[in-house]
Amino acid sequence: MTLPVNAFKRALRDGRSQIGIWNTIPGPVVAELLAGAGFDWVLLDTEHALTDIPDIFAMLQAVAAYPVSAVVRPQTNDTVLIKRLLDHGAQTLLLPYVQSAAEAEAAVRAMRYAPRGVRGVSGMTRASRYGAIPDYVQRAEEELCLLVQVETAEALAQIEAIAAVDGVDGLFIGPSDLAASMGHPGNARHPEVVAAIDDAIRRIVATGKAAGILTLDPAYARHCLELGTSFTAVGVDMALLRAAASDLAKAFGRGA
Ligand SMILES: O=C(O)C(=O)C[C@H](O)[C@@H](O)CO
Repeated sequence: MTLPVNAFKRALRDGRSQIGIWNTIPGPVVAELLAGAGFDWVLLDTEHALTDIPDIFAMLQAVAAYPVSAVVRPQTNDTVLIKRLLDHGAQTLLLPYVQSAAEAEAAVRAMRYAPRGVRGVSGMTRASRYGAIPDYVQRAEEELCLLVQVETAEALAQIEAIAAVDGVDGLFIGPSDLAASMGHPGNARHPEVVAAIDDAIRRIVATGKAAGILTLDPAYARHCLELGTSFTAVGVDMALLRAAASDLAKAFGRGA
């Protein structure tokens, strides 16, 4: 077998915009449903979701049957978590709360085998299709994609330094955490936060690395796309379910 191509990494490299959706409901059913919905990428979240590493294994299998890229978000920027997710076949990771170039460099080392990194080696993983990809260890890095979240005022100040780290493919702005860090918790649409995000997107694009964001507001998503975001998540499964359920209840005179 040959190493699976990372279509998401290639799309970012070639400047092809990727529209995504957030999967926070654990298990392969919703992951598969979203994978078939037509988006370019599905974010499998373990940071703010009940989803854990064994769930991710089945979710990656479910998504793999569809022409969509899986992006997995670990709980934190941790060498062991990164190793386990890569072993299960994740090829693109979105790491939360990366505050500095040093933290980004640590993440890159966790993604790479020695001598360029510290990723532990195992021959019997889904990543290497249980040994069926004979040059997996030599070539894995070519098809891995690392996205880091800049989501505090301190991290925004470090955009150029973080983007300069070899092995970082993209920087994602976390609007909710950024708003909180700027003293506007729960208000990512505060004018100061919006201005900071506009500036951050422009600066990330200027570095040549891919810029990403999540917003549930389609008009704001289009604004971010115009500024140059190339991986733009536009929905969250639970938010869609809640809105649809609430509308249905209202249609029958029920609900809040
Ligand atoms: O700060 C943010 O915004 C994000 O990082 C995205 C959230 O974590 C996501 O889970 C949506 O609530």
